[in-house]
Amino acid sequence: MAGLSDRSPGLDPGVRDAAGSASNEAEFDAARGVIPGGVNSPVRAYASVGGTPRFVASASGARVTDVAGRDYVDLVGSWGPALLGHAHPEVVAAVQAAAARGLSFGAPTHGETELAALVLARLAEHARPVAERVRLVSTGTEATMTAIRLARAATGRDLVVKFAGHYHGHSDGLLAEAGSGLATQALPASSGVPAAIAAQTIVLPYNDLAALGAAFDAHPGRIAAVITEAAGANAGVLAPEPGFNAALARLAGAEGALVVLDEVLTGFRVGPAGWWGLETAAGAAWEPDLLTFGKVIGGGMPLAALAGRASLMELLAPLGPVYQAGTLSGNPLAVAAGLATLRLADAEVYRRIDAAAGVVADAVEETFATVGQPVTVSRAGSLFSLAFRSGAVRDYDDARDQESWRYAPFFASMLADGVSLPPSVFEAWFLSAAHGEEDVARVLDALPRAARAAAAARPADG
Ligand SMILES: Cc1ncc(COP(=O)(O)O)c(C=O)c1O
Ligand SMILES: NCC(=O)CCC(=O)O
Repeated sequence: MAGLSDRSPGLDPGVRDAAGSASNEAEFDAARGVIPGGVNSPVRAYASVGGTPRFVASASGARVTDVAGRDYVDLVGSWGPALLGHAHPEVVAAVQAAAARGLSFGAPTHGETELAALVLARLAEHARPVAERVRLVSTGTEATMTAIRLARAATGRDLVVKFAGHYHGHSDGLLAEAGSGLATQALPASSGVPAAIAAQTIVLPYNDLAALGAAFDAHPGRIAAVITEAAGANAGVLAPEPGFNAALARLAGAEGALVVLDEVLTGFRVGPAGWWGLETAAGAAWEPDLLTFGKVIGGGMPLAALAGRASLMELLAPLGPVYQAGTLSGNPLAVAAGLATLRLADAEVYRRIDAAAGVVADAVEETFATVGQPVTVSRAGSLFSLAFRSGAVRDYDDARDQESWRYAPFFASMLADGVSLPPSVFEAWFLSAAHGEEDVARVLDALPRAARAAAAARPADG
């Protein structure tokens, strides 16, 4: 804790170690004294990979620089938002200009209308006009929580179906068998959720239409919504099997339940109209009732959204009886970052990301094949992740049925060679439009040593 109290906010020189150097270890020690686990979101804590989280001093393009002055090719991308890379000059300029006009007003602004219209236009242009109204919130958690409340109000039903290994944020009803940090820490659910609330959530295996049909049979007229990640990416990447989303929508529709398509992670990342846009472009005819967005839509600032047809969305207050609110909802800086990001996210951006992701994902496969270590690289558009097992990963049971302890030495070796991977085998890797040849080359150069470290690992190492 030494050195914390004598620092002036805004001119923060960081925490120094005993030798007077800036260090991640000294920062982590200081943070753990004042913040639970030293982090403000558990996935940052390196819980399953060990070692000390890198405290970021700055980031630009494809690189992050830690407080010790080391730079890394970043494949975390702020867990998704950094579509254009970090600190894109036009996004930063838009935020600076917005900041100069005021940080928050608690009153409507023109930018909010522009962003909502842009979201609707993207869906209409690159897929179909599936939504007519958008509400802006601050986090993906709020977006999915509100979508569920809306679905319950619209249907007059209470039960919600979610899939094991899918993560929709940390609202009470959606934490059962959730992916992301709960998968990393092997938690079946969160403590502190009342049993009565947990009982309203039916958790099913992903990609299993028979299980979904059985749930509708077992609870006739009682299921308000089926919430699904557009493509699963929180237990590693779990792509929906071809036709799964369409069949899910058909089943739900026939039973009078709504489909909440969670595109918080995939939206504006795997393509200009998200995963649903990709399926639609490939000929699928199904439509979600509500869509949720986050991450890229805020361009690195706290912003998320839900969208749907007017008749549903206008059940929200002030027009309707479903309450949802937020002091910082539609914050002008976040809206400026989101607008700038989406306007810059043209076909070339997606082409670059798809290409870079393809090169890295192929290289991971080839490197492990060379080393003789069985792995599966699961892909969904430009998203991919690695699993230490052979055979496809189609649901949460498959994702957990792997030698996950091989990931820690793999991760550590990549980090030592200047590549920052997601600190959990259950997270997707994120490329950006800023990942150029040199960045990709560093990743490819680091892979063989890391793959050998993974192959040489023993269960106790992980
Ligand atoms: C699919 C999905 N939904 C919802 C969330 C929650 O978003 P947030 O962390 O902004 O609350 C996340 C990620 O965190 C996510 O990946
Ligand atoms: N894929 C999981 C996340 O993006 C979670 C980020 C966080 O909770 O900090």
